Amino acid sequence: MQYGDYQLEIYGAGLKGVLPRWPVDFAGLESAAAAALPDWILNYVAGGAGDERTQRGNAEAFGWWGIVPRMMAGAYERDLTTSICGIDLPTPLFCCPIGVIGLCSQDFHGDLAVARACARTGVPMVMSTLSQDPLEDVAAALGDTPGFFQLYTPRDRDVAVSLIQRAEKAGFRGLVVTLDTWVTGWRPRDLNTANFPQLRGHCLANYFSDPAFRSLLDAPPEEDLRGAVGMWAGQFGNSVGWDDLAWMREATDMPILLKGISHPDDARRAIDLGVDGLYCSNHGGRQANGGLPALETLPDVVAAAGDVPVLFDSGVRSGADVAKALALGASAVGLGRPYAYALALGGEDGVVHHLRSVLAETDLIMAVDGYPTLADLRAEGTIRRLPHQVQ
Ligand SMILES: Cc1cc2nc3c(=O)[nH]c(=O)nc-3n(C[C@H](O)[C@H](O)[C@H](O)COP(=O)(O)O)c2cc1C
Ligand SMILES: O=C(O)C(=O)c1ccccc1
Repeated sequence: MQYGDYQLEIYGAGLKGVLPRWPVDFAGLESAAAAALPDWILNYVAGGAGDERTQRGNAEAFGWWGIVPRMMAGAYERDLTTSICGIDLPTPLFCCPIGVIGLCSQDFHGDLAVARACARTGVPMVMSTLSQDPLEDVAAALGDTPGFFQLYTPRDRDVAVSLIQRAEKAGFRGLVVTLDTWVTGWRPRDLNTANFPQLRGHCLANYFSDPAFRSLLDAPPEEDLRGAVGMWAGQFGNSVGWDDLAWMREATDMPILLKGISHPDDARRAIDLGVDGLYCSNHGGRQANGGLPALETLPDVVAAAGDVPVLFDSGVRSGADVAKALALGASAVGLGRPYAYALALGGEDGVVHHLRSVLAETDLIMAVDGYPTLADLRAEGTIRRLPHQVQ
């Protein structure tokens, strides 16, 4: 698939006087979405930890690297397909788990809109535990496009196993266990407005539809929302340890990936314990301010991972960023806030437009820079660190 053809489609429509309905660049999407979203959702999505230095650093770090162009390299046709943990991925781009994505569409069913957009583009989706619609409905909307279920591991083991097994039964192909968010980071935008959407009962559909979770409640959520939210809050703050990997492995045949791995020693330990994939991320700078930009941690994690796949996110804003993360050894690269903004602006069609835009730019960079396949792009010597940052 030559994703770059989206460019021709846009110019072709221009000849008939039709302009793209939404911006193709991140800055345009971000400013338009800021005007479109209600403040309480915008603050939550756009905000990060502390003064957001780490969040900004995530994006800026892409300016510290440059891809080395190659000419006459047979890149007339490109192949962006890849495979991780035995799962064929149509694209190396995926949608990161976003717990409040449901709220970013006007009808509050954003999880389904994103799943449909992923189904239309072949972009894999990592669905959050925190969704407006139950995971079974999201899996159905994804169709044959690969989906991964991101687990926030509840304290109660039966609830955790129930969520995992529901995800497997529904057709999700892999389990992504997030490690960096068993406690919420210090987020001034949310604190100053005393707003946390889940505590208002949003995005808890997977819990409220879960028989094991419901069995913990004195009254069903439909009768006692406050009680059910309180139970959710009590279940949420569970810090997963290395020992937990054994029962997770017992609970499912899905490959297990760990999200939040940033240190090579953690990468090695995870692999020694039989984890199938790593996911290098600092949660978009939402959890701990003052940390390294995530891209800075990627090369060491990739080196420690050997043949084990490494997913990456945090700060990816364009196809050029996707190409750089791949060149630094990522197996697949996740979009976060940008697709939330596209959803806020244009619903399912807005997300399709955004995913096609990022894929087109990635594809065109592979064309111009002479890397016909992801293996070519991920080879040694395709990217260099710059002596100074390019703004
Ligand atoms: C509003 C919002 C909600 C998020 N919710 C989750 C979540 O439920 N589970 C998870 O593992 N990561 C969650 N993340 C983190 C993303 O998966 C990803 O790591 C991050 O968005 C990447 O940074 P970026 O958006 O700046 O590119 C969330 C991110 C945002 C912006
Ligand atoms: O907002 C987040 O980034 C997130 O993933 C989350 C979800 C629930 C509680 C705390 C953080």
